[in-house]
Amino acid sequence: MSTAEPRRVIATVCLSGTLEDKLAAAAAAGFDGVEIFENDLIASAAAPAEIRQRCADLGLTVDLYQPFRDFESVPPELLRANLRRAERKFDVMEQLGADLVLVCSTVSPDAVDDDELAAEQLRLLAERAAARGMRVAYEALAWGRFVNTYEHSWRIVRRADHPALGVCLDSFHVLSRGGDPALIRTIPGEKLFFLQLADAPRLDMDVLQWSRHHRLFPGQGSFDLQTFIGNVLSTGYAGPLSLEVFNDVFRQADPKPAAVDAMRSLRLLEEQLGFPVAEPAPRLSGHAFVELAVDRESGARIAGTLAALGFEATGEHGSKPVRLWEQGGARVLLNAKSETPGSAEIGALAVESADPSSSALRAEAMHAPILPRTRGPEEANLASVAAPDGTEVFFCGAGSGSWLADFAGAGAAPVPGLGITGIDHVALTQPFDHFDEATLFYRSVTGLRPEPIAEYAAPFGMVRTRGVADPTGAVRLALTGTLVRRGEWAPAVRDPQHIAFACDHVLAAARTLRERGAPVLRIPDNYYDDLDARLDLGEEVLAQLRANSVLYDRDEHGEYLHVCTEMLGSRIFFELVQRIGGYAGYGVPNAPVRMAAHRRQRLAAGSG
Ligand SMILES: O=C(O)c1ccc(O)c(O)c1
Ligand SMILES: [Mg+2]
Repeated sequence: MSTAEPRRVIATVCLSGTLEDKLAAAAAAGFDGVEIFENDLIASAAAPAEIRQRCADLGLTVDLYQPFRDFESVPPELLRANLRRAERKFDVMEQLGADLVLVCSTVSPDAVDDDELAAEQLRLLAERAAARGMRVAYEALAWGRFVNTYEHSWRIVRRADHPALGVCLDSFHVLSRGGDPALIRTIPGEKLFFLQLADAPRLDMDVLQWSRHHRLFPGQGSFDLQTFIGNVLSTGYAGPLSLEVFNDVFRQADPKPAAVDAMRSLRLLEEQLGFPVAEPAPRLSGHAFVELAVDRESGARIAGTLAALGFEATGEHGSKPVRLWEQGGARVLLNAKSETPGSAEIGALAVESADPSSSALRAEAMHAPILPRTRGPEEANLASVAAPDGTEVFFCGAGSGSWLADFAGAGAAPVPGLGITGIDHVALTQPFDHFDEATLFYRSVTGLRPEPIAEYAAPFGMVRTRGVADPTGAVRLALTGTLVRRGEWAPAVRDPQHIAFACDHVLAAARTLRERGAPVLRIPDNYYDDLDARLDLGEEVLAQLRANSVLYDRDEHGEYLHVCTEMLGSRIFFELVQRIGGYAGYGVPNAPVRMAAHRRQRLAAGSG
């Protein structure tokens, strides 16, 4: 497709803070311009001319002033007032250096259902704008009183027939109503004055509420924006790609990273549209290792549990207090760098890439924060980036040969252990503000594909889990987060992370663990009684699961057996999982039972 880079614009309504905060964040993330939302300007103490200067200093253009509401289809006395209001806004735009105003379709009770009148009045407005060197973009709000489809807004613009009047297309208003974007091709490109982009999750709710609270940046929701924009570009539209996302979370999030998240979404979208952005993400073939940051206390407990799980300590890092534990293809690094008693969390995860340096270049092109390397002179040169939750993500060569050399004594044949063959997935709890950002991060930076979201009621709140995985399932991350921001009620086990090891025979492994006195998480009888009622697994199987605290799930592909350890430090536990016949999930239906069990374990240990 086209190779000229599109202009990248963001509406100030996407970001949190004052207008000044928003402009600074947009510029820092590399945007070319902004849509200034009227309320942001009104609340600012800076005169429009000062805002214009501020934007110029930051390298931003003011591409749109918006919105001008409830203008058209009104009785004559209201028209007079509306034209007067428009002239005052044109004054503001003149000072701002903006030459395009967005007029959204009326929701006014005073308006009448009359296309002829709407066209006539919008033509008057366009004449006034043109006299001042300005233009008007008419946008059909999905909840507009009479005009709520883009086809209708285009009919009115065509009827008004003025060169200073065109259409503003907003992907949300079109796709939320299930509109057919193919008809966009019938609009001449020069009559498309502006393009606003937003994604959204599929929600069955009032479209205004959906739009004002739940819009997402492209790639974070489920709209087919690629087809939508493809239609727009095929008209010859050469204006900016502008993000307009009303979202409760982004509105209260730090605007700097939120703007970077927005930019990343645009880069991924450009790539999907065929613009040159970055090398494609190299194929990922597995988890190389997971590094846990521990202190002496949690480190001892975790090391003991790894030993009980059949892991062997196979190496010691040359220059850091890091020990390597291995079994099959599973590798865990214990880094004793924490100074908080009992603290244990995932500090880093490493994936095997077919081309680690291309992975790093792509990460950089996708605006991932590249982390400084803290290696000694002889040590492996691994590229790493920071995920939105702070986890360090490394790209290693397949086979992991290079970094293993950093560990003295590494390469010793692991003991047969418990049939653990590798890391099945890493489960990361996402801070509330970063859930959608995290999905997009892994998708754009590493090429992992988002899986459907599962939402469920858990002991400490409504929770959602979304996997991101490579097409073969060799690399899987399970991202979990809450649906509403956490309150003060904060049991110690509320944000656990875990490593799930793939195991050939979970029931046998669980039995051995019990014999070894390993800290297996006790699952209550009520769970097994319910399992029996729901799935009729047979007495023998059920008894085995129950006796060994093994959890069970099935989907249309197969079955899943999993067993968890107790919490081994502030946030960490391990899980052994067995996928039978292509089971594709993460045992999500069992998560609330597991969370309650961890809470009981913590209370019994006197640590809530
Ligand atoms: O929700 C609104 O009112 C609103 C305003 C301006 C827009 O461009 C839009 O898409 C929605
Ligand atoms: Mg809009």
